[in-house]
Amino acid sequence: MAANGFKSPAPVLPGLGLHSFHNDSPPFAGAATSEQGEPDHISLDPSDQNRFASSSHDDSHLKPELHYQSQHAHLIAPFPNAPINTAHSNQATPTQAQSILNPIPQRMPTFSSDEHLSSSRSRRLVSGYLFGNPPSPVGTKDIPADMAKAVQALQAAKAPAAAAGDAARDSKTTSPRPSPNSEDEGRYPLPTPPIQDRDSPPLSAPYKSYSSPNPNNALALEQSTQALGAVSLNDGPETGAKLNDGGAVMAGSARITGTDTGYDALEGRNDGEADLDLSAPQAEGGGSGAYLRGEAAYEFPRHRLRKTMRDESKIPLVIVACGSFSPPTYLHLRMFEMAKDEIVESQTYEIMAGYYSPVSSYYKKAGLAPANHRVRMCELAVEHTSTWLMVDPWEAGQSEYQRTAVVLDHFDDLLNGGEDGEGGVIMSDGKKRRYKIMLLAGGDLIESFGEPGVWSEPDLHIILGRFGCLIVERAGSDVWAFLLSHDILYHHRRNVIVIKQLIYNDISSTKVRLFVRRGMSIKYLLPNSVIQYIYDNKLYRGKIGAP
Ligand SMILES: Nc1ncnc2c1ncn2[C@@H]1O[C@H](COP(=O)(O)OP(=O)(O)OP(=O)(O)O)[C@@H](O)[C@H]1O
Ligand SMILES: O=C(O)c1ccc[n+]([C@@H]2O[C@H](COP(=O)([O-])O)[C@@H](O)[C@H]2O)c1
Repeated sequence: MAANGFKSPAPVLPGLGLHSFHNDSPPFAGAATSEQGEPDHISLDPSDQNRFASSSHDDSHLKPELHYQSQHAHLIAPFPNAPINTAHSNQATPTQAQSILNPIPQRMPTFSSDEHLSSSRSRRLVSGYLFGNPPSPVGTKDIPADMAKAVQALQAAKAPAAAAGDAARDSKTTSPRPSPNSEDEGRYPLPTPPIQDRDSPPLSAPYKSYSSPNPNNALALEQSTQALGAVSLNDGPETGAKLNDGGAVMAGSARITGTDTGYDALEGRNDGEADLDLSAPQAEGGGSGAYLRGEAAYEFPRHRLRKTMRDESKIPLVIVACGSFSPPTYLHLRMFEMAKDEIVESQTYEIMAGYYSPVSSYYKKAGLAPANHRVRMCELAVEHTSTWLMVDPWEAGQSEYQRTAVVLDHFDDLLNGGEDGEGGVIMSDGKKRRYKIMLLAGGDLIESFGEPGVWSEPDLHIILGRFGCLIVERAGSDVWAFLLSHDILYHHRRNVIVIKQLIYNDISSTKVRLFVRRGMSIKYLLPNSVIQYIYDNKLYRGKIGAP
């Protein structure tokens, strides 16, 4: 078995060399395939971790007798002390390793190799934006009949208001989308009718009162939203309770409801969501709330995971963002969209899904709301606004802190594992191909790689070598300089993609928490559904640093 446990060592891509220093391309652009792979025999085993405690990055310290082993995450003995988050301080508790109780040999399905794919693709991954990038690769071709009906009802309900409005605007908003042809297929969402007046009339008005002077239309609208599992604005306290359920009723949960906090137009907490996407597939079953309360078994969210590829010449990619998300903001949502643009432009990968993995409550960080709230807020943020993002509650539900390398390994098990896992992507010839998994992180998180005692070196080799990293530039951190200076990052530079923020967004969860505490508006910094949840659950009101 190869050093990474599953597959042959990551390939050297012909001709890549230091190409990215040429021309005007910033360094480290490249297909995300590690040039050298991780050093041989890296392991999550605690004894191995100790071996790598050395702060030297010299590869000669990476002893060949150590083995990286895939593991069932649930078989990992939790390590005794949760690390203190030291990303922002130097008082680190060294990351501790976990025991591998059972390596899982030979349980992985056979995958066809992705290696040859990389070499034939554009490697201009950095600053390679085409303005007016193609829409989401997630197709909307197969809209269920009830959903299509609901969209029609929504349009019908809005028609009178639209008719009374600006005719020019109407004609613009109803103009047909480019009709799909064979070439466009998959590039343009198909028959999702445009939702008129998405952002107007003012969101602060109760929906019924402006959207439909005709009560029949209002009724149709209510029925349609209920058919979708969404709940109308005026549903009252019962649905408010659902919203606060911590995810127990994920599929039928309300985004925006009347709640016991009442409606306050000035604060605008009950406003609608501007970016409502009626075609977003919803999870079925109990949702994460029951799991996090210990009342239901863990279920890996798969409702937006693509199982087959549109273009099998690409590499199937799943993007995972680990972090606090206390609370999730529009920046955290934008990170995924920025990554998507970069990936689409690169033409190397096909995005199969994106996941948030909120850290558990054992991560000792100031201002960390309890895990169930952070998971639920992430769910609310994506539930009706995204067709490809999901929230995995596994990490949040663990009884001990889980290192990021372990979390990524968990995703690998569930996506590529052969037992409870998906077993990879099913190709048209019946073969399976591994999902590539990459960590999505901001520049600040990556810079914490260099802080002594925060990350273990073997883990960094696993994260950067076996998986890979999408790094979103962050104002105030010089990602390029850091990539040059950090030995392990440099070693795996072919597996690192840096994403330039073309519109700088520096929304900070810390500041959002402070705004809440000071009674200031947080509107337009995070989705309304999340704002509502924060107020309903009285989060971030305690003393500074408290949840
Ligand atoms: N402004 C930003 N630009 C780029 N990446 C960011 C930005 N803010 C957060 N991130 C990234 O989002 C991920 C999750 O962030 P996380 O919630 O853990 O921290 P945070 O947003 O900095 O919150 P806090 O203010 O509570 O420290 C991390 O990878 C982080 O680097
Ligand atoms: O795996 C590690 O050793 C490790 C060390 C430091 C931080 N992390 C992860 O990085 C994320 C940090 O988030 P934050 O809010 O501290 O920026 C969070 O998901 C942590 O679990 C992980």
